[in-house]
Amino acid sequence: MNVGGKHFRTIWLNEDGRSVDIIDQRWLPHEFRVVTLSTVEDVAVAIRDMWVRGAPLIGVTAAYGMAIQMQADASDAALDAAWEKLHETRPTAINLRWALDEMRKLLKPLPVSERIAAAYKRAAEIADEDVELNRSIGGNGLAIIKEIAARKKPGERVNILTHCNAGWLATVDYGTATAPIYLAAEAGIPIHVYVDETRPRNQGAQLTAWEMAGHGVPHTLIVDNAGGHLMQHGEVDMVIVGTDRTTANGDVCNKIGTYLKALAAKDNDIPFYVALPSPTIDWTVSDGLTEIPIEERSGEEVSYVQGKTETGEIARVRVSPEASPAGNPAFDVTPARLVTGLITERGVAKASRDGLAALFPERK
Ligand SMILES: CSC[C@H]1O[C@H](OP(=O)(O)O)[C@H](O)[C@@H]1O
Repeated sequence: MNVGGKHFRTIWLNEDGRSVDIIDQRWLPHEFRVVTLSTVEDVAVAIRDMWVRGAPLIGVTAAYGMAIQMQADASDAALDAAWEKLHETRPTAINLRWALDEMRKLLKPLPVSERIAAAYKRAAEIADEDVELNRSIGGNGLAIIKEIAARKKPGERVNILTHCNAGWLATVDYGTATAPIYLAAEAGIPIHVYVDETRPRNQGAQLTAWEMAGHGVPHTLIVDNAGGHLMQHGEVDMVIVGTDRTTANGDVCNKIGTYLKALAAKDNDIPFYVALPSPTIDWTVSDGLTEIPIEERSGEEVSYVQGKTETGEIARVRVSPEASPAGNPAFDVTPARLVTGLITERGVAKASRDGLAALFPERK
């Protein structure tokens, strides 16, 4: 996406043909920092500590991590060790395991001498595929926004609520939940986006709001707990979010708080859509509530907030008593019954095994 007139992806291969540069998202919206990842350890830290985050981007970054490891040591043992090191960084987004499996499936049968070139080629393909998948998701989601716009008075804005960041910063480019939003804005459809701040790491306040502002999309930042109230008062026409893992039955795992938005949307008869590329579907699990591992992150992410002081420094400040432990489940599961539709690259599926199988018959 364009940042200050220059086009950026969230990750790119360096001129040395070995290391990758990423946007270190921990410092947005206050500072735009690019860092270089040169070892598989660098990549593991960047994923675990959320320098990069977002299911598709985590997968692409891990794929490059495998390529970087092949550069250092392309043996079977090193390949397996890199798979393990990267897989243990974050447990919930299925794209991580999907990308690592893609790389190992490709590399293991190859002679060691061919693994480096093949790894970088496949990692680049996965990155490019992500962009194309998101473009398609955008087109399929745009049709939904157009339908809603057609039911409004001329010039009336379509009010969309989104949670967390499923934007271009969560992918290589375009985003998933934001792809239809960007296409609608480019098509001149009057839209407005309510951006959930998304505690505790504020991906909405710090990333989605930055994306919307950067692309001139009218938006309003709101606290996580305001969404239900706005829905009750007719202020929201649709909800669209991303996902870190969606089951074969259509259960959706996404950032903590998504389930509560889905409940409020159901109670107010507001369509609740989930945008996802097919690598985010875990065909091996059916029941999201019992089968998807929910990442528990440090309580310090709840007890502290990071921001920019009035004198321009970026600082972390404690918001709760030292004596108060904090729990921090990073995701929750929205049952398929609360999901209006799954916006994939192949079209919009009903949130069910049959619905997904209709779009992905090869998975029946
Ligand atoms: C397009 S996937 C985005 C997805 O990932 C985010 O989680 P995190 O920021 O912890 O990686 C959030 O669940 C988003 O919906």
